[in-house]
Amino acid sequence: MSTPHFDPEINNSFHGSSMARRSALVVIANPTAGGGSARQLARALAALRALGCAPALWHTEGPGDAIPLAARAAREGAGVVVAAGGDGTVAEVAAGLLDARRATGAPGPALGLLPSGTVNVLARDIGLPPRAPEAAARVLHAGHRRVLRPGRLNGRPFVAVASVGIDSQVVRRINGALKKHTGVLAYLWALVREMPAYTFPSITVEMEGLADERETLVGSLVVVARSRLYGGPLTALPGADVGDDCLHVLVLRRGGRPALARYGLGLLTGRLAGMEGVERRAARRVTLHAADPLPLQADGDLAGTLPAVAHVDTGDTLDLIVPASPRGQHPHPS
Ligand SMILES: Nc1ncnc2c1ncn2[C@@H]1O[C@H](COP(=O)(O)OP(=O)(O)OP(=O)(O)O)[C@@H](O)[C@H]1O
Repeated sequence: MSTPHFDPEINNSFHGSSMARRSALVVIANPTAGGGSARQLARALAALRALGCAPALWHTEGPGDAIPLAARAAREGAGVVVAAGGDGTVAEVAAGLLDARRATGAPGPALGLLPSGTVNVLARDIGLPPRAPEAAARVLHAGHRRVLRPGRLNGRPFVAVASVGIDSQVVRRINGALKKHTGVLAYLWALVREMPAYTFPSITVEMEGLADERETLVGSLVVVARSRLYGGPLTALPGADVGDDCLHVLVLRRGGRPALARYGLGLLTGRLAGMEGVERRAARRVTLHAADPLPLQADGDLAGTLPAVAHVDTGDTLDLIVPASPRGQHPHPS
């Protein structure tokens, strides 16, 4: 992949000399997100400069890089750290900000988004359209904020959706080159390829509810969500909010291709959570296990295998920069 070229004044690599404290705004960009969209990023940066911002730009060089980059930006006094990429990049930047917050005890920078990933669930949830770089820059400049509470899956922060079932199997099997060129169609193709051999193994989910009540359910697909959205613009958990202090759990009890087809239709029409055979719960803590070490996905990336524990730590609170009138909470001006 060719390295994108931007104004050298702001194109600072991780190892570059420019420090975050010189800039109120540090952009951490995953150059591979959404198949690589250097032009979108260049437009966003140009729009930010036109609005009077002087963003520093740091590129990731591989998976996981955004975590130490975000922590470094926080240590160096950045006011806003912007994740330029998809949900996986946002989750890494959030993880770095939370690490810095735990280390220093200070609230640290706000989290901003320049959505350029394949799916961008969190950005869509807060009303920020993907691939609209000028609009995203204006939102960053206006600086309205609201609470984001990432969940943790086996200790690792996630910002939108974690799950186990056919969808995590699809994430495991997806062809990276095809995803780069076709985006979400690569997920559909992987689903078509996985389906004939998929056995719908049973997944056990043990939940600790908000009043410490305990419940165990078994299903073929379990979604543990921060966001109301799933797979992009589709509403799986109406009413869920990324600032909630609980996990929203969806258990699809039935297995088999006909049931999956029904659930798929329910998801497309916004009725999934109320369907027969679908259980919805709010939980503080969730334990997932199965007979086999099934793959997990979190924010569209593989996140290890079962068994797993997911929880929300109320100390994991970030300020998220949002549009002036997002859905859900009313933002407060910075
Ligand atoms: N420079 C890089 N080279 C390769 N992979 C990277 C790089 N930087 C980050 N990554 C990894 O790329 C993965 C996918 O990124 P991201 O989720 O942002 O984009 P996406 O998959 O296109 O979008 P979405 O999650 O919204 O579908 C992340 O888990 C991240 O760890």
